[in-house]
Amino acid sequence: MKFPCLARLWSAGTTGKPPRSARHIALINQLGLFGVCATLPYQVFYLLHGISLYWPSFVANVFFIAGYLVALPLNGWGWHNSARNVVVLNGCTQLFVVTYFISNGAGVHLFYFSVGGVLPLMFYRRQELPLLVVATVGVVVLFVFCHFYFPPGSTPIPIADSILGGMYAASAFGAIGLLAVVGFLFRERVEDAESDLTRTNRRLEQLSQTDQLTGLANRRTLEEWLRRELARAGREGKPVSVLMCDVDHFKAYNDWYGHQAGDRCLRNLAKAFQKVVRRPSDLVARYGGEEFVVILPLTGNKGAFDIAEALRRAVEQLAIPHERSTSGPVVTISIGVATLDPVPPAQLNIASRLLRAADMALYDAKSKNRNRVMSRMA
Ligand SMILES: Nc1nc2c(ncn2[C@@H]2O[C@H](COP(=O)(O)OP(=O)(O)OP(=O)(O)O)[C@@H](O)[C@H]2O)c(=O)[nH]1
Repeated sequence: MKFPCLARLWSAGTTGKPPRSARHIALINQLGLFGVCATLPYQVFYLLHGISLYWPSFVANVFFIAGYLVALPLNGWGWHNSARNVVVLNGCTQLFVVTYFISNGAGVHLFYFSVGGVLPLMFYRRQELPLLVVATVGVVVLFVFCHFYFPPGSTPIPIADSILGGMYAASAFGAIGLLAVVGFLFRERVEDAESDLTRTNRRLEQLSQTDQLTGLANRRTLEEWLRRELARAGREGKPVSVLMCDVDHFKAYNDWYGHQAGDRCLRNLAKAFQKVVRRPSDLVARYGGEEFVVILPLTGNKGAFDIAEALRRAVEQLAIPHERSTSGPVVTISIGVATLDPVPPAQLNIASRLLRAADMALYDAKSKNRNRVMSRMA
C-alpha cells in the first residue's frame, strides 16, 4: 500500500475480513475521510470571510464532519451497513443543507455526481440492488431540487458573485477529484486482490505438480512431460529413454530405522538425483512410494545407461547405512533403462510401452541381487 499512515486509518474494521468485504469497508472509511477533507476548505473560507455571516453553514458542517468520522468507529465495531448508511445520508444531507445556505452558485451540489458515482461500489451485494436504485434516484432528485430551487440570490446569506464563481470552480474541482481518487484507490485494491489471486493460483498449480515429500515432479507431471517429449521426438525421429529407479530393501529400511528416517532417505535420494540429471528437458519424478522415474529426451540407450550408472553410484556414495540390506552395507538403488530409438511418430500407448519396458528392466536388475542397472529396448 502506497499511503501507510492513511491506509492504517481507513483500514478500521477490515482485519480478518475476506478481501472483497475488506475492500468495501475500506471504501466507506475512505469516503468518510474524504467527506471531512472536502468540508474543511469551506470551513476555512467561512472563518476567513466572516464567520458572523456564515455561522449557520459553519455549525452545520461541524456536525457533518462528526457524522463522517463516526463511520470509522462504526466499521471498527463491525457495523458496516450502518457505517455506509451514515456516510451516504450524512453526505446527501450536508450537500442539501449547505446548498440551501450558500446557493447552487457555489457548486456544492456538484458533489452529488461523486456520490452517485460511488454508490454502486457501496451497495455491491446482489440483494442490495433495489436499495442502490432507490439511493441513485434519491441522489438525482436531490441534485435536481438543489439545482432549481436554490439559485444564487435565493439564499438567506448574501454572497458576492465573484466569490460564488471561485467557490463553484473549487467545488467542481473537488467533486471530480473525489471521484478520481476513489476510483484510483478502488482500482489499487482490486489490483492487490488480483495479484493475491495470481500468487495463490501459481502456488496451487505448483502444489498440484510436485510431490510433497521430495519436491520432485509428481506422477501427473511425469505423464504429461513424457507424452509431450514422445510426441516431439516422434515428429523429429529422435530417441527417448526412461529410467525406472527403485530403492533396494526399502521395506526393511523402514522397519529397522523407522518411517521418518525412511522419508529422510527418500529426500536425500531425490537431491542426489537432481544433481546428476541436469539438462532442462530431462525430468526426475517420484513415481510411487520408493520408485523414481527419470525421463531423458533425445538420449539413446548407451547415454541413458551411463546416466543410470551415475545415479546408482551417486546413491551409493551418499553412504546412508542400511544394516538390513543383503545388497550392501548402505542404501542402494536398482535401475531399469528403456529406450525408444527412434520414437515412432503418432503411435498410441507409446508412453505406457516405454514405462513397461523400463519396469521389466528394473525387474531384471532386482532379480540379479539389486544395486545394478539393466537395460531393454522398448
Ligand atoms: N518412509 C517411507 N516409506 C515409503 C514411502 N512410500 C513407500 N514406502 C515404503 O517403501 C517400501 C517398499 O517396499 P517393497 O515394495 O516391498 O520393496 P523393497 O522392500 O524396497 O524391496 P525391493 O524393492 O525388492 O528391493 C514399503 O515398505 C513402503 O511402505 C514413503 O513415502 N516414505
